[in-house]
Amino acid sequence: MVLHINQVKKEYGNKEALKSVSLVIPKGACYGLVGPNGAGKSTLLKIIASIILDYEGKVRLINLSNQSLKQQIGYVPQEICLEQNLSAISNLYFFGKLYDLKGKELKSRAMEVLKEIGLIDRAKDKVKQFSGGMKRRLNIGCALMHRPNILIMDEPTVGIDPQSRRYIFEMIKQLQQQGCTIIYATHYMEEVEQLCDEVAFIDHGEIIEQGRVEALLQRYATPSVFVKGMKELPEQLITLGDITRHKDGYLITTNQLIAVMETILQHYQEESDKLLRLEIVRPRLEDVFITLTGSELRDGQRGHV
Ligand SMILES: Nc1ncnc2c1ncn2[C@@H]1O[C@H](COP(=O)(O)OP(=O)(O)OP(=O)(O)O)[C@@H](O)[C@H]1O
Repeated sequence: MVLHINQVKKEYGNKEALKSVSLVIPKGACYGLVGPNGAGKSTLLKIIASIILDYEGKVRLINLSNQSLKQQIGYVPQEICLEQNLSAISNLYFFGKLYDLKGKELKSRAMEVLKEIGLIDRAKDKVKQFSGGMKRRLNIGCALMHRPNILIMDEPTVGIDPQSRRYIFEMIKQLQQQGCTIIYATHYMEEVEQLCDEVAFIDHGEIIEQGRVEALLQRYATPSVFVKGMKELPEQLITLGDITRHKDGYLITTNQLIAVMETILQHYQEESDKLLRLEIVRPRLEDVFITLTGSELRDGQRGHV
């Protein structure tokens, strides 16, 4: 199974929210969709989930199943979508019934999901008594009731405690092990680094780059060497990389890691200089985004340079 998104365009009145977006999402991937506020992430996810129907282009699921796209997709919206005055289990029943589950099957599936989301002890408690993290977990549970092959998650960790965030990450890893494909929108780069195999960067309604996380890091981001404690740096370093002050030391951004390390160690031995720390700093996805757009993506608050 592969999900093909082909030249998808969407306008809200005069506002062009998506400008010819094309993506291929392979089976079993955890696929990150990253971009700042207003980039078009939610619009694209709603189109994939068949919530928005008036758009141009094509979304096709290529597989052998005869289930509809709707049956195969679970959608976790950005906003909590639960009935606050009902219990956790009643909310799960409600969403299960929307997907034609009934009787014993509905009940046993709701119990299974309650276990998966870690809320079995709170099954009969009303949602309004839940913490933000518990509501988020239940929100995800509702999308899992019909055992979707593809789970779409729109910023599922916004405003939750670290424990619930860890819980959600564990759930995602387990779902992926069971063969579920995850599409995960976020503006937290570190979440993509932790969870996703592939990522697409979206900005102003356009995909600006996509690919495997490791490949993008190699292509667009340069590693650095951090050195601390030396009285002075060896002069040759200037020819090997860019040197900046960083946390009481120096950061040498370079494509010649070995040469930089050797030069520093040689200087340390020959000049009997001090050395408190010497380490390689792996590039981050944030660096890739900066290379591509010229600006940072932090909590969605950024301006173009
Ligand atoms: N129902 C709507 N009517 C009009 N404009 C809309 C509507 N929904 C979204 N937009 C606009 O379309 C653009 C893309 O919005 P979208 O919600 O898809 O972005 P996003 O990347 O999900 O942002 P966020 O991270 O803030 O949720 C934005 O400019 C937004 O203001």
